Amino acid sequence: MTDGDRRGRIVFLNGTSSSGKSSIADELVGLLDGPPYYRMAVDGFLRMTTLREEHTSDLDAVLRRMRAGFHRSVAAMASAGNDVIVDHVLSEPWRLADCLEVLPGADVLFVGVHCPLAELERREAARGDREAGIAALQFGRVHAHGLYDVECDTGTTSARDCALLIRKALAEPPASPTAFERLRGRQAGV
Ligand SMILES: Nc1ncnc2c1ncn2[C@@H]1O[C@H](COP(=O)(O)OP(=O)(O)OP(=O)(O)O)[C@@H](O)[C@H]1O
Repeated sequence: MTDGDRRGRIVFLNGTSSSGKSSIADELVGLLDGPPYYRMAVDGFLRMTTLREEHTSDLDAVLRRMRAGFHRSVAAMASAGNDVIVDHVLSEPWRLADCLEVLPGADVLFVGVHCPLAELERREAARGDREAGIAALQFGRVHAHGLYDVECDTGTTSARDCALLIRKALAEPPASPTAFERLRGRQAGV
């Protein structure tokens, strides 16, 4: 049974590894009032699985199915009236295309989490738990679609100030059309 009238809001954070998505989500948890938000990240799905790389002959297909399932899980939570904070890396065109297909575009606040490459590489090395070069590989890809409702640069802005920008945008009526709706229209050629 769902609360049929309530549509969940989706704050969709997109950026490379080490760009600061989780840090912004941490800040949002302390800043957002009202109904609860649920944090959903692909990393969380990787922690749920029995997947072992050495046991999988077609890792790409397995990960693609997992990500497609992640997108649909976000859609399911929102369709039941839950607010969601999504942490994702749209480094392949199909990931965005799939999100545009399954998520309710009018309810998505699409947030571009930017950071200069040199700073990403510095963070990556300092973290020690991220493979060197991942951020550089993703850098030219994740923002290739070039359209957001909110954008922040974590190279110059603290995670808290980025979260405050997002809270301000959530307090205003959603843009019409939203970035997701415009991107979906672009994809459909309208
Ligand atoms: N606005 C910021 N200013 C300075 N440092 C930051 C900022 N945001 C995050 N960092 C630092 O960058 C590193 C990566 O941050 P975070 O885990 O939030 O990134 P992420 O995008 O979620 O990464 P991943 O996708 O790899 O999990 C952390 O060491 C964090 O302290």
